[in-house]
Amino acid sequence: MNHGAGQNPAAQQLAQLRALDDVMAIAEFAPDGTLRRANQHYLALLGCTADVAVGSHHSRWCTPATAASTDYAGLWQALRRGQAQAGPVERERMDGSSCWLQSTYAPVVDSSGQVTEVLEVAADVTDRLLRERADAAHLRRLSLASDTSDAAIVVTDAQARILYVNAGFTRLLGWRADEVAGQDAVALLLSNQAPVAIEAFRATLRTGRPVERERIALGKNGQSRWVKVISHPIFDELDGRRYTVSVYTDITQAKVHAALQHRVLEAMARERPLTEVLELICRQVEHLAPEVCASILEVDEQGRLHPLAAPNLPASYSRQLDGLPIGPIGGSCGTAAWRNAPVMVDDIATDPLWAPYRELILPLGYTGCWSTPIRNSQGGVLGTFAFYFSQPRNTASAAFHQRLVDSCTHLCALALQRERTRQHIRQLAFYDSLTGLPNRSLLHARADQAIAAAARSRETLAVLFVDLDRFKQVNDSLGHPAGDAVLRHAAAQLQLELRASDIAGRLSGDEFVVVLPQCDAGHAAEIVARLQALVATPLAVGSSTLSVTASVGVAMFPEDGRSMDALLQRADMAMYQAKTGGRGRFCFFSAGMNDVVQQRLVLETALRQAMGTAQMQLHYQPQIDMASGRLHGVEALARWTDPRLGEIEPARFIPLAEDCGLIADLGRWALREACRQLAQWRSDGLTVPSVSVNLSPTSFHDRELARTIAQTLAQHALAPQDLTLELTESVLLDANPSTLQTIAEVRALGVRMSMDDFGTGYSSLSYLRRLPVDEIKLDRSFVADLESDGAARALSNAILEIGRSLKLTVVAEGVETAAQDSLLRAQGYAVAQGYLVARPMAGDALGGWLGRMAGR
Ligand SMILES: Nc1nc2c(ncn2[C@@H]2O[C@H](COP(=O)(O)O[C@H]3[C@@H](O)[C@H](n4cnc5c(=O)[nH]c(N)nc54)O[C@@H]3COP(=O)(O)O)[C@@H](O)[C@H]2O)c(=O)[nH]1
Repeated sequence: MNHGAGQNPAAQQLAQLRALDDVMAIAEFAPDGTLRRANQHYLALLGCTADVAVGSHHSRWCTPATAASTDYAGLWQALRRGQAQAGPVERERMDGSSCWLQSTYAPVVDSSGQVTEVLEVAADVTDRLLRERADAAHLRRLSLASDTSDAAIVVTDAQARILYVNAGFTRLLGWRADEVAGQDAVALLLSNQAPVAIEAFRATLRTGRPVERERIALGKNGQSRWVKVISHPIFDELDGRRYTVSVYTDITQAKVHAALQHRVLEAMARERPLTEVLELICRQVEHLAPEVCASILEVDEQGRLHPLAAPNLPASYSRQLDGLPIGPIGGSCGTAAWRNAPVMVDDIATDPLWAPYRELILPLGYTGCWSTPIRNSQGGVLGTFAFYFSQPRNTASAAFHQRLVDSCTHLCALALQRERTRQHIRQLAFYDSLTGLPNRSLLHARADQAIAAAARSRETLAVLFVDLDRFKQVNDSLGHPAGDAVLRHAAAQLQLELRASDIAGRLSGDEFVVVLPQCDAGHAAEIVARLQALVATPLAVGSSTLSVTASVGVAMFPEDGRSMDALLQRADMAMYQAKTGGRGRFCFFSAGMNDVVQQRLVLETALRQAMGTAQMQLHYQPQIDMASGRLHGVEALARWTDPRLGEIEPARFIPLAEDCGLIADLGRWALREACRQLAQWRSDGLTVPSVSVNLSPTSFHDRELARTIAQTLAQHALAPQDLTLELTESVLLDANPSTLQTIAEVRALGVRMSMDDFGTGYSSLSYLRRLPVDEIKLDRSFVADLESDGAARALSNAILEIGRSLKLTVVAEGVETAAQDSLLRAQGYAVAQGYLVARPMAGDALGGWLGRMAGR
């Protein structure tokens, strides 16, 4: 307050005191504490009047406890010694209520140094003090609450100096509050941030807006945590200063999940290649934990390691790991895979597990390596996930690293299992499950590529169509497991001879295809011969040893066709041609084959349709007892009349039925039909002693044959000796072990056996010992030459003698002329069959023929 410039100092002082008196509460006490005077403010503060107050002792306005305290006594003693006192004091008003005064006690000293009075200047601070207390209590509660929070709370001043941290801060980052108080928060916690980012953060705070960001915060022991930091700039109106309250939330786990799982799963969902997915895992991990270098290895079924991803390890190092075996001393990864347990090596230089490999890794600066097995759902080891460390591993980061490892191994397992499932599906879709060779689809795709390449480079290429001979017989007689073994053997043998660029595949059944790029006809012929020799290598199947031959057809690019379809079709034709010429042969495609194959295809289709229809019939050719002229029996001979193709000779359709797998059906049909006809004749009153049915060797592969025959005979009330089965000696060349067994079972029924075409085979005599028959039939080629060829006569005579000595019926076939008939009779033949007697005839014609014969 200015009372004018012209006043003297005393007047000025008086004016100031008046002014003070106007606004302050002032009281004058005697040195003993008795109130001498008090202004209105003072009296109002204490709620009393001057007449009551003056003369009262100062302690009257103190709480009893204060008045009785030694501090209070000490106050007055100090004042009496001339020492001023100041501070907040609690006083009691006249009405008993409490108030707080900010009091200054000033002793007044006279010239002799004696305290003559004590002045008290007081201000009522009750409201402020109560507010401050409430604020303190509030802060205490806030502090309690903030300490229980998991989040770290940091309060910094405008210079980023740390003023407050809660207990959550210590838990998250390791420092106690007293260790960080006053420190620069940015330097302490975010030293890994770029200066630009820090400046941008500060600039935003200066605008008064909160800043939210995700960062790696570095802890006391160097451990890093991913944190979400929300910083609020605060302006305190009381002290006019700016503060920043930052809340750090630990999002490491969430970050790991988000960063790894989200991105990796997304990559998988987008069908990214395996290595790309695994590299992504490595990179994400290295981003989250820059102190590690990640590596993923696969363990194959032979227990060998193969690098899959290690984007920050030198490729030369990864290459050296390729193919290393897992084992008890296999570095971190090989050992982890071997043990199926994590292996943590902190000092590669000294750890014995690394003895064989440490020279590979130490020069790269890595000193430690953690490796964890990647397991499939059954617990088997698919691979390993490893962290390499170039600095001593920080134990404080162990938990974080472990979380990363857990997430990564889980994701790696998903990716690897997915890849294996994918490979399995691909294998199923494109590879033959039995032989492992490419199937038709893959074969075509690869062959198309090879043909396109051959066309570009103007080179020749060979397509081989490989068909196993008599494979069906192996399957029928030895069973499917044996057939499978033969196919696997053939597939494996085929591959032995092939170059990397050659393509081998299985089309179906016993059909294989080989494509030979950069191969001319001469070279193809050499390879085919070698392949055939390899396929024919003997194979032990159970107690048998099989040697399966292969017939091969060859078509050449470009002259035989320019597409795989065309080349394959022509190689197929050539293969049929090879088969026609005998088994185990090979043939190159030639233009003329097309027609032959087309005709064969037409015939095969027609035959399949004819089976079981009236197109197929049996005719019967009589055999007569030469002495009596009576009927000895009849031979059933199949006849096929196609509505379009007309009559087709058995010499054409029987081998075809053999080739296309219909011969066994035909045999069963002929058996049933011949027995039915015999029973029919007998019920018609005809005397037909027996019927002979031709059976191919293949029919004897049927282990049910004896049962079928027995049922058929029973069905028509026929005796076993009413039936004769005609076999050719080729039945003895049949490697099938069940053939002789079936023949024995049929013979055991009492069914008679006849050896057809006797004398034409080279082992005629020896097989009679092995194959007991009841009858032999002199081949008609001998009969045809009887009149002109002395050797034929000698042979027919010898055969008759063999028959006699073995007590076999000997039937002369193909007797066409009376001269032949006479010669045979002269030699002593008992039974004749031939056009001279009768041509084969329909079943219902036999009655008429028999009648005519009887009338002669
Ligand atoms: N597995 C089966 N084979 C069968 C069946 N039906 C016939 N065949 C075999 O086919 C070959 C040819 O038979 P086919 O054309 O019927 O010829 C037979 C007779 O017609 C013929 N024959 C009879 N007498 C004479 C004659 O005086 N001269 C002459 N040129 N040919 C004559 O011989 C054939 C009978 O021969 P075979 O069987 O050896 O007794 C033939 O090999 C048949 O076996 C069948 O159902 N299943």
